Amino acid sequence: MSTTQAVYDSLWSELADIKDELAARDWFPGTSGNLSIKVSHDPLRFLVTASGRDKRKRTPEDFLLVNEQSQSIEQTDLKPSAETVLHQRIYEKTDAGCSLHVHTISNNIISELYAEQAEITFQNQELIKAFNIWEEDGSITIPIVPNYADLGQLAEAVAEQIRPGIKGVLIRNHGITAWGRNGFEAKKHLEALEFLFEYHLRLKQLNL
Ligand SMILES: CSCCC(=O)C(=O)COP(=O)(O)O
Ligand SMILES: [Zn+2]
Repeated sequence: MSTTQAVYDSLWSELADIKDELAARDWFPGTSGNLSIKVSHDPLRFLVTASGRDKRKRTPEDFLLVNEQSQSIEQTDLKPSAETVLHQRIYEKTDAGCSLHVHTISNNIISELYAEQAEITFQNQELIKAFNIWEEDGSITIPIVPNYADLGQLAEAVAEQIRPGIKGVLIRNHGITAWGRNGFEAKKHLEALEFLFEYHLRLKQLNL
């Protein structure tokens, strides 16, 4: 087996394992969600989930390889995720090696509650250390963009929000896309964001 094939296989199983873990959290309702992992930077190549499939199932047809224009470069009947261009723009604008998109009730409610402010900021939370923020008064901000039906427009809206310190963007009443330098870090960021959303909503429910 060539080194390139071994790297490809290893990235495939890493993404499949992440998909299984997020599925165990029930973060792919109704075939929603898409995941990707970068295979090469120049030229850009990444594995992305096939569109419209049940991401809870693990099959040999879960991912396909796409190029810098989000087009499949394999002979396949599978279609890349409809939202592949969001992953593409994240790889173009950041040092991300993995990008994860999930729809959860918590991320949808937060995106609706704070849509007018177009962002939500968390402070005084231990878990923001997951973003390598160690200052006592440190904070993390998550931008919120409109859920444009045109996916090119949506991808641009997400890309426009990317600046140092941003590790995820909420899409109003849709979901979140979070990323990291590799699969481990992307999952850590996503889990930490979902924790912060759930905490915030539960605290609000207590009317404190
Ligand atoms: C039924 S979910 C609507 C599409 C979506 O938002 C999503 O995340 C899944 O789309 P994909 O093409 O990646 O399956
Ligand atoms: Zn989506």
